[in-house]
Amino acid sequence: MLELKNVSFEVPEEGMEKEIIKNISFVIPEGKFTVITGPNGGGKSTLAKLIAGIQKPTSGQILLNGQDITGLDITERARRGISYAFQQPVRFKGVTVLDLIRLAKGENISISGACEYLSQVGLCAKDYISREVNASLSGGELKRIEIATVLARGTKLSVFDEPEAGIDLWSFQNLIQVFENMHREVHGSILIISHQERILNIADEILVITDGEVTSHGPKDEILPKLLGSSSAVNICDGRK
Ligand SMILES: Nc1ncnc2c1ncn2[C@@H]1O[C@H](COP(=O)(O)OP(=O)(O)OP(=O)(O)O)[C@@H](O)[C@H]1O
Repeated sequence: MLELKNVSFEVPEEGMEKEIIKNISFVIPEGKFTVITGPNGGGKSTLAKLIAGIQKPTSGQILLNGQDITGLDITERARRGISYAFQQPVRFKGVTVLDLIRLAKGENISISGACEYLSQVGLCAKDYISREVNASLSGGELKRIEIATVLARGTKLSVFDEPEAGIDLWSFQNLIQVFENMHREVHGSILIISHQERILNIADEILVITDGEVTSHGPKDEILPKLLGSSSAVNICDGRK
């Protein structure tokens, strides 16, 4: 279980402090699939970075299974069981896809074992397993390789920042299946930042962040109809409907 208690995050801007995350509190229950959504610039990626330990909150506490992890960095949080997939994945020159999956898994798994994770994300394993994780990979390929490494880790909490970004229409359904399988087979919590209705649709819970604050949080069946209703209201205002 992940718990955020009165978490705020400020950055300096023009000699003042700009508050990006404003006194946020919520709980992500064990084993639940939660999607964080909301308008652009609302603070979703910042929140994901605070959870992963890439950024430190200005105030407040982050607890993982009751233990305070606020002061821990990304490596220490990874050891405690948090995985994080970047919105724009990092490239690792000189490291092969096989090396990366073995590092993620934490053991020297066989090539066929590593290939299994690549197949799950829709990549033809034999074409990718020996390739370097460098600039020769496309954005979408890199994104899928990163998702494969998170699958290989199989941790208590997996955080994905807009996993659909750069994934083509034909592979999108495969991505949905990846998350559904992960939810069924990995008994940890999944936290996904997404704007995609099809990802929102497979969530247990939806959390909406607007202008640095939680504006809604609850079961998908309660929140999604409201979100879809409000988006059609915007379209009517815009005269597009
Ligand atoms: N280090 C920083 N310095 C100044 N402003 C920042 C910094 N990091 C984030 N911001 C600002 O904070 C706000 C929230 O950014 P964030 O990337 O978390 O939004 P988001 O909800 O993930 O947006 P999107 O849906 O467009 O990806 C934005 O206005 C952004 O410009």
